[in-house]
Amino acid sequence: MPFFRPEPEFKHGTAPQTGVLLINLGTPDAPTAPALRRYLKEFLSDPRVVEIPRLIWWPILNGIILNTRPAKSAAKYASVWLPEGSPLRVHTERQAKLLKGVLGQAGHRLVVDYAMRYGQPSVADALERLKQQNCTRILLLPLYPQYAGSTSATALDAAYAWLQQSRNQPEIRAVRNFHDHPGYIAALAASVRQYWAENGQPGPSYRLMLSFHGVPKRTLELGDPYHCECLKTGRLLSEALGLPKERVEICFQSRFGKAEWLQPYTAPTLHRLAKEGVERVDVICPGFTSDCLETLEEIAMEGKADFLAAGGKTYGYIPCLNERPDWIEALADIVTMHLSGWPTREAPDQAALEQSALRAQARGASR
Ligand SMILES: C=CC1=C(C)c2cc3[nH]c(cc4nc(cc5[nH]c(cc1n2)c(C)c5CCC(=O)O)C(CCC(=O)O)=C4C)c(C)c3C=C
Ligand SMILES: [Fe+2]
Ligand SMILES: [Fe+2]
Repeated sequence: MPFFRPEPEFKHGTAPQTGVLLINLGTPDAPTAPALRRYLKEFLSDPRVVEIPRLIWWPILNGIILNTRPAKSAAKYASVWLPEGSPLRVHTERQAKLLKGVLGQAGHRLVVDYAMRYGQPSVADALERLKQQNCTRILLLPLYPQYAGSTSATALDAAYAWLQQSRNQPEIRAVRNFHDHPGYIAALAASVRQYWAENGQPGPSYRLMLSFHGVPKRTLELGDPYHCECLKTGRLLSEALGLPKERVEICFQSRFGKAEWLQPYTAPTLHRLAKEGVERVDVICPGFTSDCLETLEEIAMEGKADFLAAGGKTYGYIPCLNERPDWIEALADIVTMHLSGWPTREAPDQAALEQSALRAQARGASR
């Protein structure tokens, strides 16, 4: 028998609200080994993320990974940690605030909040807060431009798990992806042009590298659209910049484990380019909407050291979209696009009011 929580009713008689919930991956609470252990345990126990039978994966995760990785990862996190906390959480929180402002200026009265799939603030807590603010309609917006089972789907799973326990459910809509949204592509292109304006225009020996987070190759064979969506983002961005194919490298970073992941891998590609005599590489990570460990440490620091050590001359890291106003405008457009046609009830819901009155009568009668 499932357990349906007792929970407050929607407040009949006050205007129902529409909520927008931004959902990002999640991040440890502190750059320490115990915090990393908690975070990695939750993250890597998710069967959407590691698709290995539990009987095989459990001893590897608990016996090896959770004993060795937390300390190493904590040191990496410490190198990018901000005074306000983990970059991923800090940027996501700022995006939610800015988005609320932009939507408000456009005349939309929406409640905007954010949550993390792993760690805090949790998806369940955020949905509970939206419900307490009388949100009878909620738009779920995973902050991953390209859909993957291991990212967008698991973020939505967390919301649906909360709904499964909910006695009095709100209406739900979800954003599946926005890898080809014109505003998202335009913001990426503007960020590259801004980088070139500030750091020098590309010369003859130049590559723009688009580094996406990898996933196991098997997921592509099983039908996950992630790879195709990354390539489409790459094509649209190259076209927006007027860069021919030969000057763009699309690669996949952050491989985890021994299985084959999507290729080409970022680190060996940087090495190859340096050996081939390419003098300058600028790297952008279009699959990450906020800077985080994987961009700031793996790409901006490690990638740079590797490229220069292999003989490259100039290495640039182009920041993620973070709080760029053109990106927040694009997010607002994604939200309004997905709200369109959703019937609103500005006035108190008459049917709900009548139902409340009937319930009150019934309670009185049963006393
Ligand atoms: C943007 C898309 C992402 C995909 C796809 C993805 C898949 C994926 N990741 C792992 C394992 C790890 N990822 C880690 C960090 C991390 N991953 C993403 C995004 C995607 N992951 C982000 C934004 C971050 C950074 C979080 C932060 O706090 O800054 C980590 C943790 C760090 C470490 O110990 O290296 C792991 C582990 C797998 C297995 C996977 C599979 C499909
Ligand atoms: Fe990851
Ligand atoms: Fe990494």
